[in-house]
Amino acid sequence: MTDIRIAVAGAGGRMGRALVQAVTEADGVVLGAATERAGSSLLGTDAGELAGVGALGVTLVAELATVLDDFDVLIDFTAPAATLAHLELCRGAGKRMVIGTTGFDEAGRAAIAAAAESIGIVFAPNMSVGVNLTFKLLDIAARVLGDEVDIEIIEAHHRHKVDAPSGTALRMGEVVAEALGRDLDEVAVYGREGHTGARERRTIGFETIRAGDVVGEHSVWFAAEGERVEIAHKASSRMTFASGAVRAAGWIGARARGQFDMQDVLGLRDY
Ligand SMILES: NC(=O)C1=CN([C@@H]2O[C@H](COP(=O)(O)OP(=O)(O)OC[C@H]3O[C@@H](n4cnc5c(N)ncnc54)[C@H](OP(=O)(O)O)[C@@H]3O)[C@@H](O)[C@H]2O)C=CC1
Ligand SMILES: O=C(O)C1=N[C@H](C(=O)O)C[C@H](O)C1
Repeated sequence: MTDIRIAVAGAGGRMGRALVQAVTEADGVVLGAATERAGSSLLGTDAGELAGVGALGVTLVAELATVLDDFDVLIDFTAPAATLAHLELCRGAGKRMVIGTTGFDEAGRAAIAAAAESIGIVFAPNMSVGVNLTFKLLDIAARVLGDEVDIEIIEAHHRHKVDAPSGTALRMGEVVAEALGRDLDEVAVYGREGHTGARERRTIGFETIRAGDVVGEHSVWFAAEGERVEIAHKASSRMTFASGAVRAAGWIGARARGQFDMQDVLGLRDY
């Protein structure tokens, strides 16, 4: 079987470099192309050298359009506007995508869903096995503990992160809201300040910490009178996200169209 050719968008970024490394460490995939933002000082650099894995003979280019013949699946961990521009190019060229970017608005999410009618897309706010298992544990905890507990979602990330709450925290909120038959848009409370009044049971609270070099930590509290369950995940290396994304790229390589997430890739959907 021939190797799946991967393109990494934003290959000079924190995740981009980890993704290039993960591609070199995985079987059945090879780096075909790498991009960076137009005007970046990194353009022309070898993607492997940038990632610290030695030269790969793939240099960073500014325009994905110029390397469309060099890859089968694009892995994109950049920013919403960049990902949506890449989405249009991939849709036009029939290229599959793995999207890890977070912070999309409703229109952005709708654009991804529409493109998935033509191409295969894995779109997930967190590609780690541990977090995707955590989603399952949260579903169980919410169903068991029900309306007897207060639910709070606390997340911490490095000081460079630009969106809040994290995509993972929001997905955790969706999981528990869905398990409890609540609409997250109606019950979410994003931070508190001043005279807030007593807490309403049905609300789901989000607290955000941005500090230092924290890779990514999420903790969900189910707090009752007399006891509290905490379900937590801590990432200590970006390679956990990167290797998950490369696994997703191999998986989507066999699917022509449709939108999927890591629950599908990991076979967790029906657990
Ligand atoms: N799903 C998951 O498992 C995970 C998701 N993420 C998400 O991934 C995204 C990126 O995170 P992170 O790597 O920390 O961020 P970085 O800012 O380090 O990386 C993003 C990179 O994309 C580049 N970029 C911006 N626009 C373009 C463009 N048009 N073409 C090509 N490259 C472009 C940026 O360049 P420049 O800096 O010059 O603008 C930067 O190098 C975030 O949304 C984050 O939340 C992160 C970790 C895990
Ligand atoms: O920006 C990050 O770093 C991360 N972003 C993702 C998110 O928003 O959930 C996933 C991970 O926690 C790291």
